[in-house]
Amino acid sequence: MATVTLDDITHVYGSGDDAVTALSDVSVRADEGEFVSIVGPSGCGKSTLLYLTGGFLDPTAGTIAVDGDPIDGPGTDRGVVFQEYALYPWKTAMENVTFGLSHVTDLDAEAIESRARAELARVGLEGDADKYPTELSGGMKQRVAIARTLAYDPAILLMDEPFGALDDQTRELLQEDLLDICTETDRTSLFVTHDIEEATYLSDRVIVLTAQPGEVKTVVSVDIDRSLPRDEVLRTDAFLETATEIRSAVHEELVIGSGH
Ligand SMILES: Nc1ncnc2c1ncn2[C@@H]1O[C@H](COP(=O)(O)OP(=O)(O)OP(=O)(O)O)[C@@H](O)[C@H]1O
Repeated sequence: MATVTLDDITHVYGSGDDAVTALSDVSVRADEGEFVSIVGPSGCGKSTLLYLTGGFLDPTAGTIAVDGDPIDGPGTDRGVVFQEYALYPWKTAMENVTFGLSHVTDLDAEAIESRARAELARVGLEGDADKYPTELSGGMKQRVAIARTLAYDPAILLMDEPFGALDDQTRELLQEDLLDICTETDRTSLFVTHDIEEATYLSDRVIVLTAQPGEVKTVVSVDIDRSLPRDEVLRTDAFLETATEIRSAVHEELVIGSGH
């Protein structure tokens, strides 16, 4: 698996009077197997940071590297999961997962199908491979999107509010599944959320960005016993204290951002 580093990243959208500095001198690192979340007030550049790491945007200044090699556009070493499931409505769950795999792997059709089946099973959809997106709930669609990304076997997972559109129960189930998947596969994850409990529950480290332009305000290490059931984790002192520390840091920025 892999380490991803963002060094002194500044990103400016537009130019002249319309220029918006989304990120200013941000340095972030996620080591192999580490789960790092990015939180901060709306507009602080969280999504921008993820798009840059995905290679969909070029930073105005700074370097992004995977295992020390600067990235040059998108690559199959980095898999993305966004809030919008972005599934093809005319393709089944299985076809959504297999689509495109032949271009990025040297597997034959049979091997591709078997890998897709394994990934659908991993996210609990072994019985739903032939269903179309309209026949799937929001949670199931997001599971298909996750399976599709995992099928590429990316070393790094980039997730932008992947559970933002889901109801609380589905969100909690998917959080637990994601923790299992990340532990099982030792992937490196960068995860954007505005949900502080979610960030605390999932992460090894949480990076709090300042109000726009986003700078790193603080980095909080999370040391909680994830072998406990979710409900118990959420009641531990370590969890509550860490979530409070992160919430206070974000709140300070909300106050600054609102001019109070
Ligand atoms: N394509 C664009 N052109 C111009 N400005 C942009 C563009 N995309 C984002 N911005 C601006 O850059 C800043 C950061 O946006 P970004 O979407 O990265 O923030 P965010 O932290 O993900 O926000 P949210 O939590 O609301 O999703 C914002 O001020 C936004 O208006």
